[in-house]
Amino acid sequence: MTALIQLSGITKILKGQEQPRTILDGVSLDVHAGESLAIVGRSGSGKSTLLSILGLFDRPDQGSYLLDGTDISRLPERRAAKLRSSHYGFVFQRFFLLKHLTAAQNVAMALVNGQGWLPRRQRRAKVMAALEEVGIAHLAKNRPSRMSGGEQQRVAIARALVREPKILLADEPTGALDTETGALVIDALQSVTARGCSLILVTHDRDHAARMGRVVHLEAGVLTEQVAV
Ligand SMILES: Nc1ncnc2c1ncn2[C@@H]1O[C@H](COP(=O)(O)OP(=O)(O)OP(=O)(O)O)[C@@H](O)[C@H]1O
Repeated sequence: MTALIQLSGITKILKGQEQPRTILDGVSLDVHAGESLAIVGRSGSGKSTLLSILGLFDRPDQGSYLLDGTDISRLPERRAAKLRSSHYGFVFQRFFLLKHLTAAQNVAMALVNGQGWLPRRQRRAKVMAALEEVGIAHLAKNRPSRMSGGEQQRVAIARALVREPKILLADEPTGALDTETGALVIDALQSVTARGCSLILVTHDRDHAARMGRVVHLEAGVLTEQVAV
């Protein structure tokens, strides 16, 4: 089966300095639909840069990026933005929730911004299904200030899921949480693979990484290892 994502020879060079610096050096990686993958590596090894390229926030200088067999490595920004909103979900270390809105309203914002107009009842059903999926439907009417960090991060995951992405990219989503709360957030992230969504997690936490189907290591921009766990 063709992989959903096929990166081949991805190279990113940082210019504008005296010496151009290679941040990603010929990274090749396949990710299948419904697969979970952790990217680990030291600080500065290029993890976030790779995630930015995967999420179409940045473009490689060399190499190709195929999505479902189509080369998207050099898409103009307008088309990249469209694809980002239809195919990708993002979760970051910070939750970026709007404080004056409830959990349900925060999740609904992603629908208002991304999918045009949806009848109210349909919108509500999608929002509740997403909150349910991450185990916090009972907090739908709560504002972020009344929630723990782990609950807020799960609202952020529900907000990413409500558009039914094919790929969920998570950059240190447990970085601001204690171990126990972080494990709950990893559970919520893992659950997306059951519906065929691929999960790509950047983490410093070896235990969280080991819970993914596959772990890849970046070292100074080179993908050094792929270990089945
Ligand atoms: N816009 C930029 N300007 C200068 N240096 C940059 C820029 N973007 C990335 N870098 C450098 O590229 C290297 C890789 O950065 P990147 O953020 O991808 O690493 P990382 O593995 O995600 O690190 P961390 O774990 O600390 O988040 C680092 O040395 C970083 O300082």
